[in-house]
Amino acid sequence: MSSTRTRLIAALDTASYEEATQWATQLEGKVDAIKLGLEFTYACGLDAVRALGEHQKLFLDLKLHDIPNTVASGLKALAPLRPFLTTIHALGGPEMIARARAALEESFEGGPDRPKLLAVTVLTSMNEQSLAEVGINDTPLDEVVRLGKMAIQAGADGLVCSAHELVALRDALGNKPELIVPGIRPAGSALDDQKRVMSPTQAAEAGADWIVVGRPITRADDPAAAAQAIQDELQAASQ
Ligand SMILES: O=C(O)c1cc(=O)[nH]c(=O)n1[C@@H]1O[C@H](COP(=O)(O)O)[C@@H](O)[C@H]1O
Repeated sequence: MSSTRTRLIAALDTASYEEATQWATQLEGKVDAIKLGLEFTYACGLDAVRALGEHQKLFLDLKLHDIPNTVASGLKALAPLRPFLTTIHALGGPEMIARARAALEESFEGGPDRPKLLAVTVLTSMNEQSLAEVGINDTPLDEVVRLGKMAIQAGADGLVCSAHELVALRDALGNKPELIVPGIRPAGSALDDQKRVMSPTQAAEAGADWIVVGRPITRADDPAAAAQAIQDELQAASQ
């Protein structure tokens, strides 16, 4: 059992501002934060991101991956949106991660509102076979731990990983890094394109700080009830 409660982020993946606003309203008080990603940001623009982020804690998930200077400049440009979490890809390497962290520190003048920098390790849509297809002949577990150690050492505040790697990451890195876990499927939900999945209860018991849930909430007939059911699971797992 975990001692602190795992919190719930709803991924509002849609190209429609109206739909995202409707979900955000329905989910107010039911989720601990919302996540806006590539689909919403590219389709609706940064003003729409800012507008939704005014009402709820915002995880801005744009998974930056480019040369260090471009990633650092991109993060500075995003700083006025004031997300509390934001993502880059660990595979960009230590220099990119260090420059990303420095850019955020600079934008927020070292203050407490600085967004936490999360390094995405191995996407939860990948398994050992898909890693081999991109030339990484390692298990997802070993690759996540290797990338995770490098990213935290380079300046990331936390990691995005699947629930399968949580215990190994805690062993390797202790309790300080924030571990954010997508690839969450309540019992009976469709896997969609996710490959390394676990239930909310399993992720909470393995020590996730935050879980990210999209389609199991947004495609439910009643998104608020689906979110509440997940919160009930998380609450039970923390007792
Ligand atoms: O960075 C992420 O949030 C992320 C990383 C990852 O490895 N896997 C992953 O699914 N995500 C995001 O988490 C959300 C999962 O959505 P569902 O599969 O619909 O629950 C999506 O918005 C993905 O972009």
